[in-house]
Amino acid sequence: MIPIDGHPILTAATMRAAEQAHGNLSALMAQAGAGVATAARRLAGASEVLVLCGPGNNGGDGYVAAVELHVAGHPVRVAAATEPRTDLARAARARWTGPVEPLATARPAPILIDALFGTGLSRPLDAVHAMHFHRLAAAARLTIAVDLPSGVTTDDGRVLTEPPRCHLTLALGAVKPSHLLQPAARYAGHVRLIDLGLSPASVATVIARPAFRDPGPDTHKYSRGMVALVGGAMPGASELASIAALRAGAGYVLHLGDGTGPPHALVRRPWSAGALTDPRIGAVVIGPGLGRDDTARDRLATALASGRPLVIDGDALHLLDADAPRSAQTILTPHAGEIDALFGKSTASKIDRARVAAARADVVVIFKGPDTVIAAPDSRVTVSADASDWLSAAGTGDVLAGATGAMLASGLPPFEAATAAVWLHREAARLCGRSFIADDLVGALSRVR
Ligand SMILES: NC(=O)C1=CN([C@@H]2O[C@H](COP(=O)(O)OP(=O)(O)OC[C@H]3O[C@@H](n4cnc5c(N)ncnc54)[C@H](O)[C@@H]3O)[C@@H](O)[C@H]2O)[C@@H](O)CC1
Ligand SMILES: [K+]
Repeated sequence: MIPIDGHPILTAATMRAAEQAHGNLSALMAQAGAGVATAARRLAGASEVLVLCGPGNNGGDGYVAAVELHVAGHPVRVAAATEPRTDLARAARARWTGPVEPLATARPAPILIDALFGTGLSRPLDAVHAMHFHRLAAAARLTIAVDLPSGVTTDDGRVLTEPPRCHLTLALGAVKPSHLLQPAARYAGHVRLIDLGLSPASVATVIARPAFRDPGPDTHKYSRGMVALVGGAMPGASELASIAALRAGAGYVLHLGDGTGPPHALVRRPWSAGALTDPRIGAVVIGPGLGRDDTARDRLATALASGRPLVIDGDALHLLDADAPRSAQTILTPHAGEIDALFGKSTASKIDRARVAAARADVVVIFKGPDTVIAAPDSRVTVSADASDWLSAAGTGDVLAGATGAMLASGLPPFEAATAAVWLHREAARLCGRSFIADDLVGALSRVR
């Protein structure tokens, strides 16, 4: 049961390929079931466990876990709606010598293990089976999903049948997209990995604490990173982004636009056509509070022509031509509506959409939301899940844009800069607790770095 940070993300197909490459499926199931049993014993205390077993290999893992719990002397019962249908699951079922209760009449237990369906789920659950799954979960103190909560797809975060909210999901062999992507992810609860020694390769990973560029004895304000924020119609938003850039670690932040007041660390200058020619500028952030009028359009054109690394956010995304050639490293920070507007609507998974957008526009994309996907034009992807729901407030996107500018100006390549900023933003929100405002989030950035 290990934390998932930094681990590869595999789809159902790549998982099956890794399983085939390993060759010994029976050994994998034995390992998976033993891992589930160990985790359940650790969490159950002396409480009885009820294992719900489905017809496929996910159910097979459930039977193995039940046998392991029984052998360890732990009170355990098994319930199923149907007999197993795969050879492996049948073999696992044959080793369980206790009764198998019909799902419809199964008595609840304080600990429920959901081994109904995993990566093989292909359609909604039978409505009666789903009802009993919910009944048993509602009566349990702790619900543990094996591989995935039964009812969610593996690859794109969709929910085919709403499962109960599990407290813990044990990802077998690798993290899958639906452990991280909404709406499926909310049903998984805490996700922990059971290592099956498959060491699968993947260009998609779960976000992990980044390697920040910390200052050294020979660092000065410009080498730490100079960020220019292009202001516009609503200076409050670009100021918030500016202060976020400072708090995220930039050595010098220039706010180009109207507005007065603290902090004094922020250098303020009016916008001018030559404002971005200073060669020390390591990143330009444009979009927060920019507006969408002709002035905004001119400022965006100047920023795009400046050749400086760019973070394009908010209003600037509405004015951007996604297909224009790039003259500099660029990070876009769209939410779902902005992705639709820039790249067209699609039913593809959030990971695939971010990847396609990054390749098409030749940029790094931070596709924001309760799950945030960062994608590079070369197909690399990192996913940040579990963000605080309290981030759904005005100004939090401006904070992310500013922090991204700071990371880019610090010299990190765009994909790493975007990843570092998303991680900082998520951790700062965690530190803020509940009902915080974007200004609190800015303050918390320096405390999590
Ligand atoms: N890939 C791997 O490396 C490993 C996979 N293992 C387990 O194997 C699982 C995948 O096993 P399977 O491919 O057998 O798939 P599942 O166990 O998820 O079940 C799929 C079976 O149920 C049927 N089915 C799909 N949706 C249904 C529905 N709504 N109602 C009724 N029947 C439905 C399918 O036709 C198939 O027979 C993983 O999730 C994991 O738990 C582990 O045993 C160990 C290693
Ligand atoms: K399951």
